[in-house]
Amino acid sequence: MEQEGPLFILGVFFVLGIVALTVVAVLQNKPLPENLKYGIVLDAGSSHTSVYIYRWPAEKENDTGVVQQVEECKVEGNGISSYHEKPVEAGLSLQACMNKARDIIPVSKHKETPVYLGATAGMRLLRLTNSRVADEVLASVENTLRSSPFDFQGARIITGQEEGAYGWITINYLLGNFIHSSPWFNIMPNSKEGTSGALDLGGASTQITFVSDENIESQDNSLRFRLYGKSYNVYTHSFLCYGKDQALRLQLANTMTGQNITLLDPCFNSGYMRNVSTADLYSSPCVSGLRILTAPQTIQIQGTGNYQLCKNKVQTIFNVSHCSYSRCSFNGIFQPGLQGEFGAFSAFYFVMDFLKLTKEKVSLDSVKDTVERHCSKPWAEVKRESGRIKEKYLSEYCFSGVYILSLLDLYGFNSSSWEDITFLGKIHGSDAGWTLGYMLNLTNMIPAELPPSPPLSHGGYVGLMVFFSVFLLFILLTCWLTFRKPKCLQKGII
Ligand SMILES: Nc1ccn([C@@H]2O[C@H](COP(=O)(O)OP(=O)(O)OP(=O)(O)O)[C@@H](O)[C@H]2O)c(=O)n1
Ligand SMILES: [Ca+2]
Repeated sequence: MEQEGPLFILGVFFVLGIVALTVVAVLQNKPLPENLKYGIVLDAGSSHTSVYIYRWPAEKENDTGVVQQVEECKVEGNGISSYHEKPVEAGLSLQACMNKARDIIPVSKHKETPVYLGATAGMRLLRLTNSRVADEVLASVENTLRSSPFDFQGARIITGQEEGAYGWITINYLLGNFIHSSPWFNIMPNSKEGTSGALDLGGASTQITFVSDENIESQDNSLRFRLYGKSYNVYTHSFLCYGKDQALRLQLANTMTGQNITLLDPCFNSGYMRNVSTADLYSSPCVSGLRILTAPQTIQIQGTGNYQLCKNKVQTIFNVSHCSYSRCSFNGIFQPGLQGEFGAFSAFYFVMDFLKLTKEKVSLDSVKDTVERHCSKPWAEVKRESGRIKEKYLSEYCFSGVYILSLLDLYGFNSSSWEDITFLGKIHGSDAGWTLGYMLNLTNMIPAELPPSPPLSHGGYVGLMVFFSVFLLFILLTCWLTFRKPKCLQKGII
């Protein structure tokens, strides 16, 4: 009994020591209160402008998947390129959304919040038509953004290559495809985990971007990235004039005649009518070469709603007769074989979402059936069923559905690879699109090499500490029971 006293006290101290060690470990490694940073990107698209506000914890800047979209403010009216006759008003149109950003971002962060504006295909086309006016529009939006309380970083027309690349970065960042397990637990550090290709369908251009193991035969389509310690060989192409709205113009221009005032169009639902000014139709550089000088000033489109005839008509806008590479998608543009999964967003998503084809994987045949059924519906029925949707969008879903099927077919998607496409609007609350990737790149938030990080997460560290403490306690108890058997146990044995 005299010998057990000091041993018992030693045991108590040992237990106290373990408890103290665990408490210190937990407190010392408690995450610091979050210091949040903000960033704003304006997506000045051909059909509309959206202001995106992003937020992320400053300490985790170089981690993947930490930047979140907190707001998307849709600017009233059309895209900035539509202000070509009154450039000054382009800047004014942004004011309401910039005021909203002021309200959302805490005042103390305004000065340090970067603002970027990237204009896409609408402005690329305006620059082709009249570069002076395009500069005036840019100067106007720049004025508005400079007068905001934020840290204005520039307004520019991004290239189609950038648009494709940043869209690809955005979706793979949001899907968590860049960083995987901690290097300590990565059994196969050289294994190549998959990335997802990106398909973006805008109003004036469309982009296809994916990792390819093949030789990229044309330099313009080749991107090489090193992100988080891994190299990526990426194929990208942006087809100017093959966004949904410009493709529709091309399709109309291809069937224009010199005389007829009415144009029967199988890509619109029967009973639908629309007047089109030919001056407006030919104002785009995408179709100006197709101008028929004798065309009437205004034509009236009358829908006939026929999927097969629409498909035949849509196919006339693609040129598949020449290719100077080993393989091409269309218009003589090189494209390697499709590889991996694909995320399809913007109009790919809007149209498929309208047709209720995004929730689960639907076979290519059922998609074709659905588009065919939609095209054959009379316009009155379409309006009755979906009257809330903007008439411009609603009236074009038959054309858009057929266009998307034709485009994806030319990219090489067939019945089996169709299953590799996911139509997505948002990923974990952030919109799929080029803006996030653009900001991540300009704020240097994607490191080329894997940033040094503790091998264990905070939770993992605390968990291990507790586990080993309990383990030590167990050993101590076992030793004590083995070498200094308490009386009660000794009795039991005898
Ligand atoms: N609910 C919606 C929203 C948009 N659209 C159409 O989808 C197309 C693409 O829209 P968006 O991705 O916003 O194009 P932009 O970014 O404006 O164009 P771009 O990228 O070519 O500059 C446009 O024709 C638009 O009319 C649609 O059909 N349904
Ligand atoms: Ca766009």
